[in-house]
Amino acid sequence: MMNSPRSPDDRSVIAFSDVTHGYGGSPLLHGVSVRIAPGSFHFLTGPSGAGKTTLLKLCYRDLVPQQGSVSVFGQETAQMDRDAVALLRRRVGVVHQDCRFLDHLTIDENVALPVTVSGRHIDPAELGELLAWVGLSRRAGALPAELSGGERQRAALARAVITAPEILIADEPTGNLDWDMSLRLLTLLVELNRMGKTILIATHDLNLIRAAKTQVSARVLRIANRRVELAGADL
Ligand SMILES: Nc1ncnc2c1ncn2[C@@H]1O[C@H](COP(=O)(O)OP(=O)(O)OP(=O)(O)O)[C@@H](O)[C@H]1O
Repeated sequence: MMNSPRSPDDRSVIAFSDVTHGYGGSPLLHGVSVRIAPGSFHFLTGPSGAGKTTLLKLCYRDLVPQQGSVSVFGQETAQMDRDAVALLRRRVGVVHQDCRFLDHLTIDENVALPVTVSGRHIDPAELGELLAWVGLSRRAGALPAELSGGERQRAALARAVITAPEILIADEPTGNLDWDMSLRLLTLLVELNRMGKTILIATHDLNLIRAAKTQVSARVLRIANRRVELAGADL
């Protein structure tokens, strides 16, 4: 898991090799090497401001590392051209921390957007199935402003998986949710993992991690002292 990402048997879908990154001043991440295996379930924890969102952004090439390399699906993100980045964005679904929507579009239109934005057709039955999966069938025609926090998070998850990504990244997906809604969202993430998707979730919520560990074999990565370590089983 934390070995060199360049070993011959490297099957990792995400590999950080000696990554250093920051925003001026001392770097947030220093000499970080991490590997994420396909089909695995990882949490990413660490104090507020430690660099969790930054690490996630490096994974979906919102950022490229200042030093070292990040490879996703075996390709170094810094070397990707526009087409490769577009393909990466389809293969990596992201639920952002603030899960923004286009306010004038209905929820089903927002969820379909990653497909329709490029002029592709969306099968209404498939869209309906996806909305049913996240429990939003009856809210399909609502506007984003009319949704509760839990409904917004589930809509954001549906939007993140509509392109059938192989990796799902979620940044504090249960940040503003009550415990029941957090568990409901966790169930959806576990289901995705059982379908074979690689899951990476940044969270502060240790109870969520404990709940997940009763359902899947989840590993916990912790950012501490500008490095990423594998947390022990004591969580
Ligand atoms: N674009 C940016 N320019 C300058 N500083 C930034 C930028 N993005 C993040 N930072 C700073 O980098 C630090 C780490 O931010 P990041 O969002 O990665 O942390 P985090 O661990 O996700 O925090 P939280 O748990 O509070 O969401 C913070 O101090 C933040 O203010």
